Amino acid sequence: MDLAKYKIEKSDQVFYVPNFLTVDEEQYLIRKIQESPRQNWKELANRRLQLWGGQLTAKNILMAQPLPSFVTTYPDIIPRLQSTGVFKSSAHEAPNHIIMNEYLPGQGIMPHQDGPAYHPVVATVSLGSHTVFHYYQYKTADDNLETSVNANGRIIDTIPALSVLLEPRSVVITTGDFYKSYLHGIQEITEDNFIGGDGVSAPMIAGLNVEIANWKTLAGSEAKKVVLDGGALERRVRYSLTCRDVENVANLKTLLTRR
Ligand SMILES: O=C(O)CCC(=O)C(=O)O
Ligand SMILES: [Fe+2]
Repeated sequence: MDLAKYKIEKSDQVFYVPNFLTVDEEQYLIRKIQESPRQNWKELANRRLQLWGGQLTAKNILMAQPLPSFVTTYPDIIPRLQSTGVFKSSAHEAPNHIIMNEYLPGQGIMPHQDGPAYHPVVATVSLGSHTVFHYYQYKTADDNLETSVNANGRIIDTIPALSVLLEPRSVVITTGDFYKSYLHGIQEITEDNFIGGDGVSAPMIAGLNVEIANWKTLAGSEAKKVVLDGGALERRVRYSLTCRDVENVANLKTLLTRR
């Protein structure tokens, strides 16, 4: 797959691939997720998730488990991601770990960074619903912008640096500084409102006054029309597969010397 043509305008470190999965593949995956036993879910305060590929220790070592066949074989998400080349320089040259998040309408994820356990590339597959994914930057106090403070006391610019619409079946790939220096998050809202463009200028997110950076490469799902013309898009249940390569994997030696 030639990723260059999926580069988002305004960033050479974020790639948006519409229709990364087919409708049949999406439905199959959603069925597998919905059929999974209750004990596979980890309940958080405002969403739930599953870990595929194993758990991470406190020291960020992966206690590796095989990834399920519904990401390695059908659909062959892992080989497909490998073929993009973005994991070429990572330890295992492919993702070995997936966090599968479930978001009900109104659920989201606070701006955060994914941290040092992973090779600094993340591929995020969306199933079931669109969402709007924002990248944010840290600011210094004297920048005199509208800011908020995150959990570790650092100041965040509340106006996103880049915002992308993630359609169902798409993948967004985040690399470079957008992984290493920026934060990312999803607002906790039940619908997204857009101000249409005129076909030349980008459609905007109502209220935030930021552009949908990938408006030109949307797949043409129902979401595209609403974004381009302006209007509201209700969020449905969304599952996301956050695919990354954990550099340190437990082996016999790390297990024997672990305290
Ligand atoms: O669900 C998403 O699209 C983002 C998830 C995320 O940022 C994470 O799991 O670290
Ligand atoms: Fe994240």
